[in-house]
Amino acid sequence: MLTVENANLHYGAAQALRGISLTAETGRITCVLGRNGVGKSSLLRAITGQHPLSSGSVAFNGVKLDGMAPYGRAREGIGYVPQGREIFPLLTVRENLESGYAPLKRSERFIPNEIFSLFPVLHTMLGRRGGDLSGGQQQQLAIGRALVTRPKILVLDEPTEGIQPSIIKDIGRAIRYLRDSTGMAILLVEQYLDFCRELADHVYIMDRGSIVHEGAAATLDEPEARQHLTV
Ligand SMILES: Nc1ncnc2c1ncn2[C@@H]1O[C@H](COP(=O)(O)OP(=O)(O)OP(=O)(O)O)[C@@H](O)[C@H]1O
Repeated sequence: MLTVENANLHYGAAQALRGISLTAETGRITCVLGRNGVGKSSLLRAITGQHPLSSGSVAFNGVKLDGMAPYGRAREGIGYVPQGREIFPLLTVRENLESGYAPLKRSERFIPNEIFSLFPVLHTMLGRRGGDLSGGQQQQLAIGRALVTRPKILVLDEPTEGIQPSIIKDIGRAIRYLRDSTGMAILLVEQYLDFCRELADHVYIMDRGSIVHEGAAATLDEPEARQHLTV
């Protein structure tokens, strides 16, 4: 289980996270909803070690992650799919997937077949450059690269952003499969309410750096959620 406790994060004098506490449990999909600029990416950067917290703490399965570098967190089992995918455009699909080897022991340095079962297009495009893929295919590649690291929790930053509906469905199916078959914890941040409602077990809503609502996805009040998502 991932636990964030009373997290505060600043960019200079500007405060992006204000006392955030949340948990993401094993075998469950936890979704953090919020509109642009409320601090969702900052939260994930704090969890993955891309940006330090000013105060508060992050722990995973009882291990405190504060002060640990991103690669150390990857070794602890945190897989990250960043906003905008951040794949390497000039490297092939295979090389992009292999870039996930860094935190692995030598014996684990192979691409699990499961990734190609989830996203067959990656197999057919192994020799193509990442930059030649469509946005949706790049998103699948970014998820595949995170899965290469054998994560215990998959952390996704707006996986539906700018992606066509058919691929959004494939990504939703893949996330559900990962929860059900591997018991992985999934934490995703989103602005797309319907995707979140269909997929999530537990939902948090963020506004201006704070959690303003928390509850089971099944009991989410849609009008209230939409209110927080409109500017
Ligand atoms: N590197 C940075 N330096 C200064 N301010 C930043 C930086 N990154 C983000 N911010 C500010 O912090 C606040 C939260 O940004 P963040 O990217 O976490 O929000 P978000 O909810 O993920 O939004 P989006 O969906 O647009 O990514 C915003 O006001 C943003 O302008």
